[in-house]
Amino acid sequence: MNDTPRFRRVVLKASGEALMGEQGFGIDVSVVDRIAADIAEARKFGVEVGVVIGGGNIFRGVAVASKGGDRVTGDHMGMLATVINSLALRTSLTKLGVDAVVLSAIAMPELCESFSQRQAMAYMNAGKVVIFAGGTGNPFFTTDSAAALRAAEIGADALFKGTQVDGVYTADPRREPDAKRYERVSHAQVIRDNLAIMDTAAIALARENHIPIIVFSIHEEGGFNAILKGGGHCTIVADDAD
Ligand SMILES: Nc1ncnc2c1ncn2[C@@H]1O[C@H](COP(=O)(O)OP(=O)(O)OP(=O)(O)O)[C@@H](O)[C@H]1O
Ligand SMILES: O=c1ccn([C@@H]2O[C@H](COP(=O)(O)O)[C@@H](O)[C@H]2O)c(=O)[nH]1
Repeated sequence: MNDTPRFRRVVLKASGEALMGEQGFGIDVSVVDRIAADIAEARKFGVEVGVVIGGGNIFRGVAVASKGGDRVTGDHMGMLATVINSLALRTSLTKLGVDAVVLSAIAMPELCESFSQRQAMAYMNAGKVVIFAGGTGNPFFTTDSAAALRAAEIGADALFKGTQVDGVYTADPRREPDAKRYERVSHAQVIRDNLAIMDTAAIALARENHIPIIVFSIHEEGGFNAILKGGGHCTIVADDAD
């Protein structure tokens, strides 16, 4: 384990679906508190942290489209779901004494500040945890793409994808139990082999900006910090794995 962090500035993409815990829907506050505690520890270790949370625990636009509804409205609902999750995380971080701010891609000044790259940089440089809400602000995208976009905008050294599985596999391990996990894999191979851990737009954006993606289980307590300290259990998606 290292005394100095492996990365100086990171974006953590936290699974929205994970926030519902054992419930079928919504937010289990104990899960949000646990993720907040991991972020607090990373800050104590000296890592600057930006966060994007998904909305899968509340709403995904495709759910509307699949029932014949309007996809764009569905996506608007999904983006609002990410704002709800972001406010929940800010609450948990504040309880722990961590200075955190929510910047939304969709203006809702009564609830939180609006995103601008300049303001995000100012807050990151001041040591605040910046929670990027509202996805990209555009329909037909996902919070994975938002996370890659914000990582590029704030000059992050890595994008951490905290998800339901502990890495990138040869196939979806939740469907194919015999799938093999990669220790390292290139962005190009993830795209070429259609390894659907993230959407292609997100992988391509990270690749163009030379941002490694660290895929790990958001359910593993302390997993985020173990990786920041040089150990941990994850798959590293990086150019040098080509
Ligand atoms: N090749 C693969 N390797 C690993 N996981 C894969 C692969 N292909 C598909 N998956 C699936 O992708 C899922 C991650 O997808 P997704 O980003 O939609 O979920 P999430 O992290 O829970 O995000 P959110 O709920 O915020 O949308 C994993 O839980 C896994 O089941
Ligand atoms: O830039 C974005 C980000 C998200 N959405 C919508 O929100 C939901 C929830 O996000 P997940 O990444 O699936 O957790 C997503 O399904 C979209 O409907 C969006 O439109 N634009």
